[in-house]
Amino acid sequence: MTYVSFPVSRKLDFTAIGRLCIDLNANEINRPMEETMTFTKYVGGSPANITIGMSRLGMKTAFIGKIANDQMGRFIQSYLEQNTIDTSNVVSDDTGAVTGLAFTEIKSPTDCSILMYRDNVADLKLQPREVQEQLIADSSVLLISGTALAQSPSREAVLQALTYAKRHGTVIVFDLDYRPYTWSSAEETAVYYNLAAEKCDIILGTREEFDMMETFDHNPEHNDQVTAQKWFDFDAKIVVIKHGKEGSIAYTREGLSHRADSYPARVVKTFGAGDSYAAGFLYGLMQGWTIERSMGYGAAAASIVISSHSCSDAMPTVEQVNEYIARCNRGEITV
Ligand SMILES: Nc1ncnc2c1ncn2[C@@H]1O[C@H](COP(=O)(O)OP(=O)(O)OP(=O)(O)O)[C@@H](O)[C@H]1O
Ligand SMILES: O=C(O)C[C@@H](O)[C@H](O)C(=O)CO
Repeated sequence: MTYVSFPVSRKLDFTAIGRLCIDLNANEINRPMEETMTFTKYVGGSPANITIGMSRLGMKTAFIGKIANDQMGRFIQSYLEQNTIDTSNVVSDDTGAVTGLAFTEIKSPTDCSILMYRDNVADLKLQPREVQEQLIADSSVLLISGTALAQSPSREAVLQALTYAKRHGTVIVFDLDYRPYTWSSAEETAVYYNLAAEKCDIILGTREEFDMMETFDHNPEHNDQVTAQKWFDFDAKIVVIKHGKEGSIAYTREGLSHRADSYPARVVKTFGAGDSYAAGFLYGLMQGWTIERSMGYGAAAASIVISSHSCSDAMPTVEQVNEYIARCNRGEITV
C-alpha cells in the first residue's frame, strides 16, 4: 500500500531548509563539561544532519539556509559540497552574524546534553526572498524543522517555502526538532508549530514534542492516536511518534498503526538518533518500502549514529545499514 505519493522524475529527491551549525563533541567522554578539555568539530544542525544522511544513502539532495561569512561558514559549505549536497541556495550572511555552536557533554551513554551558543546566528537570518521557488519545485521532498520557525525572518522563510512546496506538489516532511532555548514562550512555540504542521504530509516527533504542540488541545492522557488524528484532519498522511529506546509508532491516515522496535546499539551518546532515524525512514518510504521496513531502516541507522562520536559524519551508507542489520540478525550486536 502506498501512503504517500512522491513526485517522480524531479532533479532532486530531497531538500531541507533550516539550520547549518557546528557541533563540538567532547573527546573526553563519560565526564561533565567542566572537565572536558578538547572537542572535535563537525557540521551540525538537525536538518543539515538529515540531509547529509539522505545524501549518504544515495539520494540527490539540496539545502536551503544561511551561513556566516567566516571560516566556520566556509567549513560548512565545503563539507556539504563534499557530501554532494547542492548548495546553490545556501546564502552567506552580510550582517556580521555568527555560526551557531553546539557543545556536547557526554557524561554517560544515557546522560548527554547540549550547550548551545546561538546569539545572533546566521541560520535564523534567512529571508523569505532568498528561498528559491525553483529548487523546491525541482525536489520530491521538502523537509522543514521546527527550530527555523523560532525567529523572524527565518520563520517567514520557512512559511514561504511551505507555500512553494504546496504550489508544486512537493511532499512536505516536518521534523519537529523542538529546542526550547530558541523560543520565547510555550504559547508562541505551539502556535507556530501548529500553523506549519497543518500543511505537512509527514510529521516526525517525540512524545514530548507533540505534548508541546498540544498546549491548547485536550489530550490529558498524551494519547498517540489522538495526537495523530488531529493531523489527519489537515494534510498529514503519516505521523510518527518516537519513544527513544522503546522504539516508534507510525500512524497513517487510513487508520493503521505500525510499531518498530529499536535496534541494539553500543551507545556512545544518544543525540543524533532522531536525525539518522529520519534519514533512514524517509529513504525507505521513497524506495516504496512498507512503513515497517522503513521504520526498521531508520532505527538501524539511528543505532549506527548513536554508537559513533558524531551525528553528521557518522551518517551511514546503504551498505553500512544493510551490514548493521545483518550483524544484528546474526546476533553479533546485542546491546
Ligand atoms: N538508546 C537507544 N538505543 C537504541 N536505539 C535508540 C536509542 N535511542 C534512540 N534510538 C533509536 O532512535 C530513534 C529515534 O530516537 P528518539 O526517539 O530518541 O528521537 P529524538 O529524541 O528525536 O532523538 P535525538 O536525541 O536525536 O533528539 C528511536 O525510535 C530508536 O529507534
Ligand atoms: O541540532 C543541533 O543544532 C545540534 C545537532 O547537530 C546535534 O548534533 C544534535 O542534537 C542532533 O540531533
